[in-house]
Amino acid sequence: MENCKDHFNFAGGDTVALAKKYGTPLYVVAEEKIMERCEEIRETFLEKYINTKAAYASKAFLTMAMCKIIAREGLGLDVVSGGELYTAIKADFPMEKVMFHGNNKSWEELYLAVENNVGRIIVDNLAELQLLDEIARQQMKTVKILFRVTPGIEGQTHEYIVTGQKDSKFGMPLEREKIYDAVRQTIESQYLDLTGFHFHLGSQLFQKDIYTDAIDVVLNLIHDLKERLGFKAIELNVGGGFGIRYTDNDEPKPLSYFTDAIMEKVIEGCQKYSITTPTIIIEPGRWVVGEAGITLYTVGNVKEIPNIRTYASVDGGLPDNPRPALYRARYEAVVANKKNAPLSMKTTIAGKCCESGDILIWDLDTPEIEAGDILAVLATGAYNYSMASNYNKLPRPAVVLINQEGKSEVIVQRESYENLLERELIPSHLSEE
Ligand SMILES: Cc1ncc(COP(=O)(O)O)c(C=O)c1O
Ligand SMILES: N[C@@H](CCCC[NH3+])C(=O)O
Repeated sequence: MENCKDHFNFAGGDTVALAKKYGTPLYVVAEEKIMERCEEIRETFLEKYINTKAAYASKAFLTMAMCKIIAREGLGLDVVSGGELYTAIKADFPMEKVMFHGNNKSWEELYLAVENNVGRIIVDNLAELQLLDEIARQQMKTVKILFRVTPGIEGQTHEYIVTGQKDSKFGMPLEREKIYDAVRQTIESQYLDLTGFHFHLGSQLFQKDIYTDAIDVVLNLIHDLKERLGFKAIELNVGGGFGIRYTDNDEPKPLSYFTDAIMEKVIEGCQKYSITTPTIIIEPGRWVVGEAGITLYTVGNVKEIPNIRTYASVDGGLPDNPRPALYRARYEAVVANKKNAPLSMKTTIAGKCCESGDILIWDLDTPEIEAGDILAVLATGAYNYSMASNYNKLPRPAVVLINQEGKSEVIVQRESYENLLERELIPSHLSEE
């Protein structure tokens, strides 16, 4: 593949050539960029501090190929549904490194997890505890669990992606008596082995203080449990949520900004509360893969409303990236075939859905834009493919992986119209004779 100097290059791949070869819209994911993040996790966290673990939060972007990369990089995997777990099983991901989350896990999902010897189940509530105890007894297996608690700490991010506050659907509020009861149940259970606690404060976060505040709250709980019940927590999972750069408004921090503060607080807190330092687990999703992905579109209709705005519509939009509509998320983009052309106008990038809110980017600085241009929207690696839908019966794009040598390979095929109808049935009274 020949690189043209006026074309936007991503991870060694000429994006215009990629668009031509695979069609658009197209998700492009760079293996090397994922590996760089994994290396940073190893160097600045796992190798720097003893008794630490990291799991990739697969909800951000999950395919079997991604499971293979994460396994090879030595991280664990956080899954939140039977479907995510099934993907990990099919990719032969080491099950002892899987953590299973979720605020409403079904009997079937828990059964599948226990059957496959998932490493940790993060129990969200007492009903789940009961269910899991029964399932573990049925299968005569000891299941290692953590309790998810809500430390009552609020992160500064979009209201739909904060999770650590008391008024949250996730986890157990820190009401001592209720937690004591839950811990007693696990002590009495022959099949449940409670190793510790989990919290997750939210997503796209940039402040370390909220992590350290939450750690203090949970270490205090661990201390009380030791005093009250003689229970020793040996693991503390502090979640993910580390923010990335989408636009110039974001000021991303290196992982160590968070993890050094986390570890410092853990060491200090364990001394303060006279408790043994637990193993500390982090589970970033967006931070691992967000900046490793871009989406390529072809520009179609360009509509200029004099003195108001110019809209350029692309061949995807809300179904492949619902984040602008859901969270008013902001993105940057480049016209990939005119990389060196002067930015002479403001263009609003519209999706092709029947939905006025389907605007990917407002007032983007672009060169003269015209039908046939290739647009590369940046930092779409997380929560794009994984949140994609078929709204307006648009087939989902293919996903192409650029490997370390800059070579591209399809890891998810583009959906066809046939795929869209695969599971549809016409009842006999509506079928023609
Ligand atoms: C329990 C849990 N862990 C990890 C994550 C990963 O979050 P992020 O992608 O922001 O790192 C999430 C999502 O917010 C989550 O709910
Ligand atoms: N889907 C959200 C993140 C949710 C994190 C999972 N609890 C986003 O795109 O920002």
